[in-house]
Amino acid sequence: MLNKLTILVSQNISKTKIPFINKLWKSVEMLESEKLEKGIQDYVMEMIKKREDKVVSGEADSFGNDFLGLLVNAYNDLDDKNRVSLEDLVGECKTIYFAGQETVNSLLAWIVLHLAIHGDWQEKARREVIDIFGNQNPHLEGIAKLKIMTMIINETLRLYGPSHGLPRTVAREVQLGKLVLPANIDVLSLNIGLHRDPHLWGDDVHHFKPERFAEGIAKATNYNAAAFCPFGIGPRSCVGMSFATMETKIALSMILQRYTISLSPAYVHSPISVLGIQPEHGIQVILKSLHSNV
Ligand code: HEM
Repeated sequence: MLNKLTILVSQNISKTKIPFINKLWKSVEMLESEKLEKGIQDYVMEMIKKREDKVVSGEADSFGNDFLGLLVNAYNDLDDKNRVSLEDLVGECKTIYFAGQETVNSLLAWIVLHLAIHGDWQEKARREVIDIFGNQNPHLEGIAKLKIMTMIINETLRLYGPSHGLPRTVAREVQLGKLVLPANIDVLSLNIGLHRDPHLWGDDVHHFKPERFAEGIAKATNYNAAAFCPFGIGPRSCVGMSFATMETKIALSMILQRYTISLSPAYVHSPISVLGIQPEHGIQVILKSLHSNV
C-alpha cells in the first residue's frame, strides 16, 4: 500500500493543485491516494489497538518500549500538551517504514549492480570482508574497519543515492546569489545535481570510482560539506544514517562471504525517479555460491 502511495505521490508531486476546486472534483489518482491513505491508517489503527488491548487485558503492563510502543504511549498521554494525534502517529509510522526500508533496499540494489559490473571492486571488497570476518557473521568491531566497503557505499550514494532531493519550505524571504526566494514557497534542492557536478567532482563525475573516497569524505569533497549530502544536511538530516550504513555493511558482507555477483544479460539500465532513484525494471544479477557448486 505504502509503495503504491509513494508511486502516486511522486507522479503527482509537481502537478498544480487548486485547493477549492479539489474539494469539488478529484482526479482518479487523488481518489486512489485517499483510498490508500485510509487503508494504511486502518492498518496502523489495528496495530495500536492490539497494543492497547494487551494492556487493558493485563497481558502486558506497558505498550512496549519499541518505536511503536513509544508512539502509542504518547498517543495515550493524559496531558493534552504531550499527546500525539492519530494523524501524527500514522505519519511517523509511514515515515519510519518508508525512510527505514526502501532507502537501504535501494542502496543495496545499486551497490550490487556496481559490484556486478566492476568485478575488481567486488574482489577487493570480498577480500576485505574475508580478512576481517572470515566466514563468521559480521561484528561491530570489524564493521568499523571496512574501509573499501565504505568507499564503495559512498560512491554509490553519490551516483544513485536513495534520496535525490531535499524538500524545504522557505520560512522568510531569503536571497540566494541573484535569486530572491519569497516566504512560504516550497523548494526542492537536488542533491543529485551536486553529486554529479563536474566542477565539484571532475570530468569523470558520472563514472563509478570509489577511490575518490580513499582518504575520506572531507578530502573527496575538497572540504566542501554540501558537495556530498546523501543523508541531507542541517538539523533535519537523516536520523537513521548510522543505522542505515551499518545495516548496509552487514548485508553486503554476508552477501560477499557467500556469493559472487555477475550482471545478467537481462538487465536494462533505466533509473527512474520515484521519490528516489529506482531501477525501473529491477536489477537482474547472477549469484554463484562460493561454497558449493550451486
Ligand atoms: C541509505 C539509507 C538512507 C538514506 C540515503 C537516507 C536519506 C535521508 C534524507 C536525505 C533525509 C532528509 C534529510 C533532509 O531533509 O535534510 C532523511 C530523513 C529521514 N530519515 Fe533517512 N535515509 C536513509 C535511511 C534511513 C533509515 C534506515 C531510517 C530509520 C530507521 C531513516 C529515518 C529517517 C527519518 C525519520 C527522517 C526524517 C528526519 C526529520 O525530518 O527530522 N533513514 N533520510
